[in-house]
Amino acid sequence: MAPVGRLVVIEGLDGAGKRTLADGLTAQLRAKGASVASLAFPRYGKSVHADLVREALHRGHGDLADSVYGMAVLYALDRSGAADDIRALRDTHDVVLLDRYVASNAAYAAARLRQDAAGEVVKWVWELEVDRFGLPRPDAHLLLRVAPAVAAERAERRAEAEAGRDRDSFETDDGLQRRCAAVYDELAASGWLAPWHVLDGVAGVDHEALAATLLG
Ligand SMILES: Nc1ncnc2c1ncn2[C@@H]1O[C@H](COP(=O)(O)OP(=O)(O)OP(=O)(O)O)[C@@H](O)[C@H]1O
Ligand SMILES: Cc1cn([C@H]2C[C@H](O)[C@@H](COP(=O)(O)O)O2)c(=O)[nH]c1=O
Repeated sequence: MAPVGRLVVIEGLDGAGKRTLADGLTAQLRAKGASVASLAFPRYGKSVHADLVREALHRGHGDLADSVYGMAVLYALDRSGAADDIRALRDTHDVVLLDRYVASNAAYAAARLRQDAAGEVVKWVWELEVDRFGLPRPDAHLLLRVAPAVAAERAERRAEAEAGRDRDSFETDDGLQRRCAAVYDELAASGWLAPWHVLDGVAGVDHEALAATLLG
């Protein structure tokens, strides 16, 4: 069966508001009669690779968390295990919303490396996930852009509000988040992997208008 749906990826810093955007957008897309499915990566609790990521981000697991390429492979393996599900959802829904996808791996890995090694890892992530693992290319990215300090404040408030939610080592690394914001801007400007729509996450996103754009 030919694919019918659009794969729309939401990207942004930890705490930017991606989940909140996904929920609001889903409601507006459904109100317009569209069928919507969603997936979030890493698939914590649903894949052994994602659970290894979570353990590494919270406990380090020896020096695993320090290995930029090692962590990127774990994220990619988690996604690779969902490739058939993504294709099946795309064949049966108008829109599949992905809360983080391949670009997260490129952005965070690049942000963790020296600037002169960043371009190489961005290219490697594309080759690994799209060319070798065969993950479907998305139709569009939505970059929810907020200043790193705003994202950190939102993440902190959420952790306070949700008992038992510990912040992980990427989330609490201010330098990483700042570099990551810069890499995201570069990925968006270059149209990496798919077109990017840059959204102002501080001014607020008009979910209804965005839903209309995505369906149009
Ligand atoms: N536009 C907004 N204005 C103010 N607060 C917001 C906004 N959007 C989301 N928040 C709040 O910020 C916190 C983080 O939002 P959310 O969980 O959607 O972020 P996220 O990008 O999915 O985070 P993560 O990647 O860390 O899982 C939540 O408490 C949420 O209610
Ligand atoms: C999918 C993915 C995520 N990351 C990073 C981004 C976050 O800091 C953490 C965990 O993600 P969450 O949204 O807080 O649950 O992992 C990454 O580096 N590579 C990826 O592919």
